[in-house]
Amino acid sequence: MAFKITKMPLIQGPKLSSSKLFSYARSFSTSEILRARIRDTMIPNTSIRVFREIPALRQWRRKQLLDYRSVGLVPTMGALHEGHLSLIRIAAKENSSVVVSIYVNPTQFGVHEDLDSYPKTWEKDVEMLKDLDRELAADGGNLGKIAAVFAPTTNEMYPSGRPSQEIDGKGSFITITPVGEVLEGASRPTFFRGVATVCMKLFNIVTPEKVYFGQKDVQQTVVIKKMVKDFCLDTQVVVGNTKREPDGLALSSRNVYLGARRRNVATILSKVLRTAQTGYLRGKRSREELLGPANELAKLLLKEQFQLKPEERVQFEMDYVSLADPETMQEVDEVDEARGAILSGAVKMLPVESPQPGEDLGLAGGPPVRLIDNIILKPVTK
Ligand SMILES: Nc1ncnc2c1ncn2[C@@H]1O[C@H](COP(=O)(O)OP(=O)(O)OP(=O)(O)O)[C@@H](O)[C@H]1O
Ligand SMILES: CC(C)(CO)[C@@H](O)C(=O)[O-]
Ligand code: BAL
Repeated sequence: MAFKITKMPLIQGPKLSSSKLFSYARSFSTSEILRARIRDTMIPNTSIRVFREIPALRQWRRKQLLDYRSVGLVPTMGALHEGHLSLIRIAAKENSSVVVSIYVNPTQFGVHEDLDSYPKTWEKDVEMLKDLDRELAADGGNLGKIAAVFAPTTNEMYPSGRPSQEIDGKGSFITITPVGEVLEGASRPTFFRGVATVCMKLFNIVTPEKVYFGQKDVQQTVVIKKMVKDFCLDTQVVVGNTKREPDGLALSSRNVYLGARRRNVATILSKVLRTAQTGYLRGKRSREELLGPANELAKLLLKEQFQLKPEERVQFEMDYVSLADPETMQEVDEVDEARGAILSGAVKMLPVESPQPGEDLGLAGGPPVRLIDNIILKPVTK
């Protein structure tokens, strides 16, 4: 069902002239306005509230606290998929109420990144949340476990104005270094500054007992844990496993940019990482023993593509394949069995050559797509 949030005149009160307010007052009775406000801030046929503004969310949150109801927050940028839903399922088990935030945060996108084309699927997202709330209720919970969606505007999130996305842009930022400077942070220098800043805001607004993040973005989980520890935030960070397609590709909102040809070979990264993982499971511990065969496989897969015709092949660039310490994300030469390690990587899938008439190129005409993935090498218990 199509669902639009229409702001009621009353909510916009301060921006209205007194003559306009007077004419609105004549055309709506108070009870009509209140009923409409309630209706317009709920997802239809559910008890899921939609908050666009911080004061209303805070008011609701205070009520939860007074009722001894715990709140779990699942931050997202929308374009929901099973990965997001899996985090909401965990949050629903561990809290009285779940808040899902949907906000495409501009400050974590680099100047030349895909902020403008980032997939926005609000109506589908709402349907998915509605279905999941019903599923959770059928599983023995109660309807309304997914209590609220927080979908703020940028004015609401950045009350002093949106800071620049430039590397040396000024503004009120949270930076977590050095962990946010390596790997994803090296390729996307303003990324973790934007993520940490928006998450600090979300945590301050929602004050959740627990927050939920996916392992797919493993470095993000490390940055957020460090932020929570170093800023003494009163919340617990929970990390949910990576959800994958049957062929191993990690689910990601950006997969819709791939199109059919690139989707068929998008499993390169998970294959490369699994090669290194196999080495670890067989007792290998040195960087060379683990990453050597993984990098060889990456070269072989690229060569295979080059042997195909331009209208069939896919070109990609491995950005990095990393073997890092799980707490600092600094590269290691040897895995310390007591700590384990994180194998992670990023690959840039280049736009296809010689697109064929009618070929499915993916969203936004199939731009370059950067995919990330990782595997945790668990500590060895003796
Ligand atoms: N495949 C997945 N499995 C588990 N969690 C996931 C998965 N994909 C994303 N998440 C988590 O969902 C949360 C919201 O992520 P986000 O909205 O950016 O989606 P995304 O699929 O990661 O998008 P993008 O394509 O921009 O990376 C993050 O904590 C992220 O780690
Ligand atoms: C955590 C997050 C919602 C912050 O914008 C984003 O980085 C994401 O979706 O992973
Ligand atoms: N899931 C990470 C969000 C981003 O890449 O911007």
